[in-house]
Amino acid sequence: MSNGDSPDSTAPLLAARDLTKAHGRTEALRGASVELRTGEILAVTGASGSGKSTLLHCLAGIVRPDAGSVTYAGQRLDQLPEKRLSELRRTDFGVVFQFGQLIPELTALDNVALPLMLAGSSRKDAQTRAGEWLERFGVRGQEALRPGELSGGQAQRTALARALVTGPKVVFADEPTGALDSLASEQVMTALVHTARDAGTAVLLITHDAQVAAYADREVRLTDGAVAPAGVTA
Ligand SMILES: Nc1ncnc2c1ncn2[C@@H]1O[C@H](COP(=O)(O)OP(=O)(O)OP(=O)(O)O)[C@@H](O)[C@H]1O
Repeated sequence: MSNGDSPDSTAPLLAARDLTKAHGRTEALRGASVELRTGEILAVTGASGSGKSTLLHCLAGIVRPDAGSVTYAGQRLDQLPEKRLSELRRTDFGVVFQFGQLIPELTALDNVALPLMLAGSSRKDAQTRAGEWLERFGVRGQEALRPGELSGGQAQRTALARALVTGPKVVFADEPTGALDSLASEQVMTALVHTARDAGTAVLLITHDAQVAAYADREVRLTDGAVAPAGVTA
């Protein structure tokens, strides 16, 4: 169906090709390639130290690879100047880490309102939208609490609301349930998957947990800094 004049709807939204990255003498990535399509939920699994977080950092434009390319919506992320890169991270990407990394001094509401205010919304508008998002993630009645007063699950759902409130195209989630029990983990994953599906947001999800990976559309496994061929699980 595609012709030379229309954009290629089958092109991946985000693609890493042959990435290498060393931390000192440790080669964290050794020729890793991976693709993420619009709206796709992709799980990246692999043993501890296999390079999952380093891959996520390269794809999210947080770290530059030593070699290889990262292409996002047709542009080479690994070659963008830092100013453009941080702008793009703010507008198009959301991130969630294992320990939500909410700002401890701010209430749950203000943590979620902050990215909207950084993008130019007034405090009042930002707080109204933040409240709606917290409600969506089942953090109701806790808006005025600070992160230290929230349960682990509530804090992670607040972190998800913060990552999604600006309507990013991609959410990068690095072990978002790693510190949670199985019930809280299920609630966090259900909230993430429902919201991402509704909004057409792609998710790159790093996890050790097969039950968490099962929420994804597809799984790739990293072994020693490279993606194992499909079907290889060792
Ligand atoms: N900042 C750093 N400095 C030095 N070595 C690092 C750094 N970050 C990662 N590494 C090393 O690079 C390798 C890959 O690390 P990475 O965190 O990407 O793996 P991972 O698969 O995410 O591991 P885990 O599941 O344990 O979080 C490991 O050997 C790690 O020790």
